[in-house]
Formats: sequence, C-alpha cells, structure tokens
Amino acid sequence: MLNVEGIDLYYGAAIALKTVSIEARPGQVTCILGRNGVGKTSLMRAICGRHPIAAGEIRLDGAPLHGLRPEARARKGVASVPQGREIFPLLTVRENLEIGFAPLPRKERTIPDEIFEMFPVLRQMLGRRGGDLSGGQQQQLAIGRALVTRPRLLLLDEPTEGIQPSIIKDIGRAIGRLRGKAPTSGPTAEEAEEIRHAVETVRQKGDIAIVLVEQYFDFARDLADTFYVMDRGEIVIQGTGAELKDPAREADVRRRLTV
Ligand SMILES: Nc1ncnc2c1ncn2[C@@H]1O[C@H](COP(=O)(O)OP(=O)(O)OP(=O)(O)O)[C@@H](O)[C@H]1O
Repeated sequence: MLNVEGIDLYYGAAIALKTVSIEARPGQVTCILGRNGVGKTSLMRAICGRHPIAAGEIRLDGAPLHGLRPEARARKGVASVPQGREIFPLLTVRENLEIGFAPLPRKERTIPDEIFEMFPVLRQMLGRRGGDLSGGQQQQLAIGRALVTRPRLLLLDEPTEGIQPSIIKDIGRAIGRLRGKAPTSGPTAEEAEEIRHAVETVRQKGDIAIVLVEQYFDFARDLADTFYVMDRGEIVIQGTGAELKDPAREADVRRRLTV
C-alpha cells in the first residue's frame, strides 16, 4: 500500500504541491483527476523520486521512499509509465520490454510470461518496431515494460493522452478522403478501450496498487476504486469510485475539470 502524507513540492520558489495526502491500495485503481497544470504530474514525480519533496512522507508498505533515489525506489517496487509513454520507436517490442530490466538483478532479467498472457498482442509483435504499434498497443507495451520489474506500485500518467475524441477522428477521416489519401492513423476511441482493458487486467492481478492520473472524467469513472481531485496543488475533493457515479458528485467533480 502507498501512503503519501502531507507532501510539499517546489519548483524554485513556486509551490506545486501543498500538503498533499493520498493512499493507494493493492488491487485497486486510485485516480488523480484535475485540469492541466494543477500538480498531477508533480505528484507522480514526487512518488517515483524524479523531484524532491520539501515536506511530508511517502511510504510503500510502511517503508519510507522519500529520500531514496529513483533507481532505489524502482528496486523497492515503484514502476511508472510517464506521460507520452516513452516507447523507443526504432527498438523492437522485445527490446523495449528489456529496457525494464534496468533495476533488476541479472538472474531476474526475464520477461514474465504473465505479461504476454495479459497483453497477447505484445507476443505477436515481439519483433516489430515500437514505432509501428498503434497508440493503444504502445500503451500496453509501456505498461508491460513497467510490469517487467514486478512492481508493487504502478504509476500511470495520463494513458489516454493523444487519444482523439471520435469527432476529431471523423474530421480527420473526412479530410483524408477529400485529399484522396488513406485516413490518418491517429489513436482512436477503440484504443482508449484497449487501454482501459489493460488497466483492468493489471487490477485483476490483485497485488499491484495502481495510481492513474487522468483528465478525462468518463475514463476515470469507469476505472476508479477511489479518486482524488486536485486544484492548484491541493487535493480539493476525494471519495470512492461509487460516489463518482452519483450525479451530484459527478457535477461537482466535472466542474473542477473544466476551465
Ligand atoms: N520543471 C518545472 N519547473 C517549473 N515549474 C514547473 C515544472 N513542472 C511543472 N511546473 C509547474 O508546476 C505546476 C504543476 O504542474 P504539473 O505538470 O504537475 O501539473 P499537471 O496537473 O500534471 O498538468 P498536465 O496535465 O499539463 O501535466 C504548473 O504550474 C507547472 O507550470
């Protein structure tokens, strides 16, 4: 279980997180919601150790993480899929997965079969280049690579980023047709569905706490066991996934997500 207690984070003199506390349990999806620039990515950086905190504590299964370097946190079970996925387009799917070996001792440097059972498409595409995969497949690859480290905590920063609403896709198709070209191959709504399925699959494993940063309410609502809404560096609403299905609560949260 992850416990973040009263953390502050600064960029120079500017405060980006103010006494933020969250917890995330194994086998559950904990969603962090909020508009652009409210501090969601900063919270992920604080947890995985990419940026120091100025106050507070971060613990995984009771053991302190704050103060440890990112590599040491990775060895303790923290895995993150950063915004933008960071798939290497010219490396093969297998090579991309093997990047996940970095924090592992030599004898554990194998790709667990379980990853291919969870994401069969990765097995089919092992020899293909990362850049040849669709957006949804790349997200599965990024999650698969994170799972190579056998984490206890998985941080997912905006997995739907780059997924275009179907209306944009339709416009793209129409423009493509007008130009007499094949439709542009941007990420699609079906890929959002693939990503949702990938997160569900990890949840069902039951032993990994998943923290999911999202801007899209519908995606978060379908997956959240618990949620936190951030605004200007603070947690302003928190509750259970079931509460997100309550219309009054939903309106409350949606208000915080629109500019
Ligand atoms: N490296 C940095 N240096 C200075 N300020 C930063 C840095 N990174 C983020 N910030 C600022 O900190 C605040 C929080 O940013 P953060 O990226 O955590 O927000 P976010 O909610 O993740 O937004 P997004 O969805 O756009 O990633 C913003 O005001 C942002 O401009």
